[in-house]
Amino acid sequence: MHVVVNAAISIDGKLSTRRREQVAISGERDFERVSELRANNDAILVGIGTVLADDPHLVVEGSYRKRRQDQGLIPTPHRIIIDSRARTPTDAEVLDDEAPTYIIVSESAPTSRQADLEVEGANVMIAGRDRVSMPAALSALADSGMSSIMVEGGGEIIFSLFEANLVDELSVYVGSMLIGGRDAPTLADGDGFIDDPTQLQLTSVKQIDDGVLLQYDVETTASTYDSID
Ligand SMILES: NC(=O)c1ccc[n+]([C@@H]2O[C@H](COP(=O)([O-])OP(=O)(O)OC[C@H]3O[C@@H](n4cnc5c(N)ncnc54)[C@H](OP(=O)(O)O)[C@@H]3O)[C@@H](O)[C@H]2O)c1
Ligand SMILES: Nc1nc(=O)c(N)c(NC[C@H](O)[C@H](O)[C@H](O)COP(=O)(O)O)[nH]1
Repeated sequence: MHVVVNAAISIDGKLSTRRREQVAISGERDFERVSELRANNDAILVGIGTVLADDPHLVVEGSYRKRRQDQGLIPTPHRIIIDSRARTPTDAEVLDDEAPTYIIVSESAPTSRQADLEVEGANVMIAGRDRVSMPAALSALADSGMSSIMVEGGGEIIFSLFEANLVDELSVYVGSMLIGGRDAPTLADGDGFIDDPTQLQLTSVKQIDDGVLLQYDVETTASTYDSID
């Protein structure tokens, strides 16, 4: 499974405000690049924190749909929500019928909530006991035929994927703004690394709109990575 993480941060590393309200950090051209990246992957993945904060739609439009259909693919990629307790609202944008949606829950998710989401057309998968296990989730998605995932955040999900050594590429758009706030979400939250921070190889630096796009390959250690084909 090829995993690319893409996110936009302020110069001080924030994904949004301390109120977790969505901030448009990217400009027009960078959002266009994000659509291209979405269209080039089998699935788009976010955490429940992003769904509750932004109510994202997570689809591609127009020429990207045509191009995918010409390649024999579904018009817009699968949508994946990491949501241990099945808290996704039943009227969430990601549950519309524009694309298949997988909600990955843990064994602690109430069966009634799972059933409510299935009624809305979601494919509910269980991976993990108290919290979603990211290696098990990606393994289950690989078993259902997906081979590439674009992760759009937020900070908790991004850190867990790096912690489990599951990320291959990282692209970060740094917008020319300062958000501040010790409680504002950052690119990678979670517990953080003490020893052994993830090493990245810088592969590209370019200006887009009035910001900078940084692209990295991730140096992965063998273990977890080899087990998910
Ligand atoms: N600027 C950008 O590019 C960008 C992109 C995305 C989001 N955002 C912003 O980021 C904020 C949301 O980020 P967030 O960190 O709060 O939420 P998140 O990463 O989207 O979701 C985190 C939640 O996922 C669930 N989860 C389940 N299994 C997990 C695991 N193994 N590891 C980590 N999380 C797991 C947890 O809730 P449960 O335990 O209930 O399952 C956790 O609270 C919003 O303000 C949004 O606007 C910005
Ligand atoms: N690349 C990027 N630049 C930003 O400035 C920003 N705020 C996000 N945020 C990502 C987050 O996942 C959003 O929720 C979805 O980008 C919304 O997706 P839709 O447009 O509704 O499909 N992503």
